[in-house]
Amino acid sequence: MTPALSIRNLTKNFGPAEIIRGVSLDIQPGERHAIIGPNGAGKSTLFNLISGLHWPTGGTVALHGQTISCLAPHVVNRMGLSRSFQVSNIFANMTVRENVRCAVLWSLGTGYSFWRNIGNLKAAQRRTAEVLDLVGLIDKAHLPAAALPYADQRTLEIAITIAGGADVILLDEPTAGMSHSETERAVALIEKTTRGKTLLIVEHDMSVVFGLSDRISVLVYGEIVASGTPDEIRGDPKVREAYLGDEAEDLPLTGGAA
Ligand SMILES: Nc1ncnc2c1ncn2[C@@H]1O[C@H](COP(=O)(O)OP(=O)(O)OP(=O)(O)O)[C@@H](O)[C@H]1O
Repeated sequence: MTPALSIRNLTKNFGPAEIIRGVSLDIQPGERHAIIGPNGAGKSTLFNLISGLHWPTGGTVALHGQTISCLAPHVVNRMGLSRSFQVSNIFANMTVRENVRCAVLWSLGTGYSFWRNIGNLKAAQRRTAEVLDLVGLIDKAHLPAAALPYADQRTLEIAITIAGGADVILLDEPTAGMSHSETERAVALIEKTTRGKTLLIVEHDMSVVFGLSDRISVLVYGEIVASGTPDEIRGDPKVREAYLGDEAEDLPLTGGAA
């Protein structure tokens, strides 16, 4: 089977600093894959390379077999890969509905000039309503995004990420800054909104990572030091030494959400 994402010998230097140092990774269609690792390991940089925000110094990224490294982010997005950001990407002064509608229109390739084609506008409105309903924000659709509580803003970020119907979704620390109960709700939302899709997630909360993922890769100083099922990663001495330490004892026993 052609992997949904195939990363080969990827490198990225910023000046003399080698930040990503020969990453190779295949992610199969429908897989939920987490990237974990210490602060500064290069996780966000890897996401930036995959989504077209940065171009690699060397190596390639392929989406369903098609090379996407060195393509612009909006082109990669229209090919079916969508990502969220650690720092929220929403338009604060626009309503919740307008935020989602913009994401839908951009994915259709319409930009903001939707008045040129009324058929597009109707399709976008239908899709916007569908997404708002799916994430549970339909009752708050009329509010300015800035008026939402923090957890709802992160939900809106997920709504924007999935709005265009991409089948490969990258989420960068989707539960950062959330309380325990907000995190539980966010995980349920991620499971629901990415069902049947390929998910690549960067996350520091190990209960989220080990509860949600089919496979986990551990990035340390720009290199993947281990890749495997949650059980394999939990038991890997290299991973304990480099990252998990004693926290491994307290992790959920099985990974991979239903
Ligand atoms: N545009 C840039 N120019 C120079 N250095 C950068 C740039 N972007 C990232 N870096 C450096 O690359 C390294 C990896 O950063 P990155 O944000 O990818 O790590 P991370 O694993 O996502 O960290 P965290 O878990 O803290 O978010 C850091 O040392 C960072 O300072």
